[in-house]
Amino acid sequence: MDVENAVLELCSLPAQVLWSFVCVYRTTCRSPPGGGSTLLLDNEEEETRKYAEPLIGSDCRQGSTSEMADLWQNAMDHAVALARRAGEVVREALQDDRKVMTKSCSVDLVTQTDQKVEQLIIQSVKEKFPTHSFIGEESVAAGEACVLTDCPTWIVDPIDGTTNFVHAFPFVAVSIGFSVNRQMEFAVVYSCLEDKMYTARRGKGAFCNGEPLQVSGQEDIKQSIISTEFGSSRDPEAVEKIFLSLRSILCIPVHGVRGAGTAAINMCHVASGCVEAYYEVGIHVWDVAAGSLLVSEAGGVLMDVDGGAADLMSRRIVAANSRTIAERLVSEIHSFSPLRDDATP
Ligand SMILES: O=P(O)(O)O[C@H]1[C@H](O)[C@@H](O)[C@H](O)[C@@H](O)[C@@H]1O
Ligand SMILES: [Mg+2]
Repeated sequence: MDVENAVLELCSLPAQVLWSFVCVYRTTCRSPPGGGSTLLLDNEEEETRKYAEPLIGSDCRQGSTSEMADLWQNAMDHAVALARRAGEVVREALQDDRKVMTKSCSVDLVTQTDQKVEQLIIQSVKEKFPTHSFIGEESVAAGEACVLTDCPTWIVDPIDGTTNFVHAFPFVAVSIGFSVNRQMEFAVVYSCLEDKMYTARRGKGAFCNGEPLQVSGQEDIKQSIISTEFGSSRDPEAVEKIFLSLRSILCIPVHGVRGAGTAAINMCHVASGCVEAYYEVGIHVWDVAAGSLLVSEAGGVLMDVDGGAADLMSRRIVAANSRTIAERLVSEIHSFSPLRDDATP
């Protein structure tokens, strides 16, 4: 049995026993086979210090059961380094012509860079964490299952904002969420063209380039900016609902409606406090997994567009600064239900 799964099953052991286990785990995972550093990306140690320090609480050396959570810090450090490397690939690709292909319809775009970045991330994670599972946008497009289990799972959108990338519209993100027991444990969203590294760790807050994030305190929707997207469905019924919602929300009236062209960055805007809420129907789990933790760790709330509990596989999301704004928004949304990400084929 691998180390992390063993730890998950040992939750009931006394803290001192667990702490010994954590020490062994850290030693093992920090030293690649042969003692070399082949599994570390360039600058990974530096990234580790820069982004891990604000995220590790001062109680992390006490050997309590909260130490369990810090087993994932190594994975998070790797995610940050990978997102930065992926961002370099994206920026380099913007210098060349981009060959555009389509997926579900003529406006659902993909490029070789999306595929290359996803390969880069998944291969590297497999080397370093061979027992972990994956849900990746381009792997699912290639026929892999989209199933979220209790296993440690990396949920990857190699380029969130592919249409922006194709047109060099300057909001493009690499989004990496990590879940354990179907609960988001850490999140990394790298806004490549702005060079903003958003990170969140469950229970430890959300950050942008190491600075803490806090959602807006605005509780009046009439004083708010709402963000959303039109998505890539051109199904007439879906388009009709999208416009009905937009009309109702504009006419509340709100201060404005925005959309960066990427769900991940829209959610970072909510976490940062410059937008009060974001909603969308038609997104996928890889678009919102990381963003959902960033919003909740910055003090925000997540909800379904009908007001129920958020479900990352449902392809519907409201992410807001507060329950008040979320519920007000829900009362104006004309919802619909795309096929779930985990629907059986
Ligand atoms: O750029 P991708 O990863 O395909 O994700 C976007 C999606 O394609 C659009 O339809 C949505 O409106 C965006 O919110 C997603 O971020
Ligand atoms: Mg996406």
